[in-house]
Amino acid sequence: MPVGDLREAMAQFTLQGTREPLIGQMSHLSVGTRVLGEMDKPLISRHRVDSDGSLAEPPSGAPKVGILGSGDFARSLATRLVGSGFSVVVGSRNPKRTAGLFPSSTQVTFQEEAVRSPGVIFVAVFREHYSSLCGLSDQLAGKILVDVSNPTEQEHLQHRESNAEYLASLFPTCTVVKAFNVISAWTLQAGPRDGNRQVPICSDQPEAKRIISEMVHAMGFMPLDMGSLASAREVEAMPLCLLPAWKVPALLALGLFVCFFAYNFIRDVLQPYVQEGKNKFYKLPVSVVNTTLPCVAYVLLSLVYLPGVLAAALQLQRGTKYRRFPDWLDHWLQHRKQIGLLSFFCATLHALYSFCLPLRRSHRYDLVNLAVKQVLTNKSHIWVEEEVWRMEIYLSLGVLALGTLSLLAVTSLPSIANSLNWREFSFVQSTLGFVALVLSTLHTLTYGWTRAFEESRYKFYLPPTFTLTLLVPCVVILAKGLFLLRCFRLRLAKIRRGWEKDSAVKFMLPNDSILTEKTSHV
Ligand SMILES: NC(=O)C1=CN([C@@H]2O[C@H](COP(=O)(O)OP(=O)(O)OC[C@H]3O[C@@H](n4cnc5c(N)ncnc54)[C@H](OP(=O)(O)O)[C@@H]3O)[C@@H](O)[C@H]2O)C=CC1
Ligand SMILES: [Fe+3]
Repeated sequence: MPVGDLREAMAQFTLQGTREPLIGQMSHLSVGTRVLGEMDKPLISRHRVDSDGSLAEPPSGAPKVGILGSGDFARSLATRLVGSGFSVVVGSRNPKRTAGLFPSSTQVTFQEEAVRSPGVIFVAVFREHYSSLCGLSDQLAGKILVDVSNPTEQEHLQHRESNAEYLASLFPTCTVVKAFNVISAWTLQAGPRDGNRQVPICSDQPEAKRIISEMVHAMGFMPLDMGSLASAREVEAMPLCLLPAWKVPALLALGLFVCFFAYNFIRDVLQPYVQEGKNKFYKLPVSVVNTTLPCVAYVLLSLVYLPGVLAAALQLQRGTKYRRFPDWLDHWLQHRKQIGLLSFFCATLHALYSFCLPLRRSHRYDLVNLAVKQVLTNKSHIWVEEEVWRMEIYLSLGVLALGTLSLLAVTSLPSIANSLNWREFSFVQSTLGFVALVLSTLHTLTYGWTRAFEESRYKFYLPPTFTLTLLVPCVVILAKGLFLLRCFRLRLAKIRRGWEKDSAVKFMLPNDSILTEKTSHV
């Protein structure tokens, strides 16, 4: 179909007033907008362009879209719509005041006038003002209303029905579509970017949903069908979420930090103060933090691999992979990436803090005092070979562990992960990740050296912190080693290829009773 004919069809559609024919015509628009979307650029380039990059005048016969409201969102929406080849008419309570803020090709007029001809009208107004639009009911009858609104967290809790459902209840003769609420005015104006392209859409009217989906496409975004208008509440909750996948991992990291910080505070600051009268509170900002961070990083890293070990143990015990894991284990498995990245973050901070340790004034005083002590006791050359080696190996293992962890972090970026095949990704995340855990364990062990066996290290009878951190990682490493044993390895491999310990073969008998034959493969 030539583009000219399509434009004509779309222009006709915009003049429709009643519901039934409107829906019929809308399919023309949907096809038309798709074609327009695909031919977006050539269409635009043939027309005069404003200084802000939007069209100074819409292409003749461009489908007409209405916007109610002249705020931030309405302005960005108008700019993007005009740039995508639509003709836009804005309905304002005070068009004189707002006209200058829109692209010059946009028609800014009174609300009654603006809603007269377009079949699709965006309601860029806050929920509390929906009722002020009720006077337009007659003109709006049979049209598609696009609800773009976002409730505040309080409003979301307060109202049982979504904003879109509320709008639909105020305008029963209209078809309400929920869309664009997840896109900020800024994104709309700047244009779609990689990470923020999806536009969830829902409506009770599939045809209307399809038309808006085509518009979303034409504007450079990706429509995501969320079903009926009953899903609007869920769609409206989306922008209210604050990094949902990170909540539990971040709380876990914070919890571990608080616990280890308190433990180190008791051992390194409180104990010398109470038992020896020494004021070591200066250690709180750097030293205690730097003793805490590696503990958190190390335990978090082991918690990335622990759920895999538990899942394997569960599969071995059940003798099948076809039974669901408990919910907590399922969630844990899904959050491994975030836990791993937080571990990397803490390890990096630990490295930076360690670099800063010699810069502290307290460290310089300690060095000078040690030198003076040496002079006074007439010692000229202090060199403990074992300590020197311990430190060299300890530092080297730490650097290697951090380097391996950074590889894991880099490959978890979507752009890098997408460039790896499944085997490469699994090698980096699983094998190299485990190597990082082993290197971190060796780093911790060389740090601890013989300290776990020295009585003076047990302050307030509390064991050194590193001994506590070793607990979970050692369990993970031992379990991983155990699964490498031939008997476990082969059985696990068989289970993961679909083998089951007890498989039930069921036969349907003519009288509908079921005969189950148990076959054991053990
Ligand atoms: N800003 C953003 O980034 C985003 C906004 N949204 C949603 O878009 C909608 C508009 O937001 P935004 O543009 O930021 O808000 P603004 O306050 O900037 O604009 C709201 C507009 O509503 C119009 N309006 C119509 N009737 C009334 C009334 N009775 N009282 C007051 N104003 C009225 C006004 O236009 P006039 O005076 O010309 O009639 C006003 O400009 C909201 O529902 C919001 O949740 C959604 C996603 C992102
Ligand atoms: Fe360290």
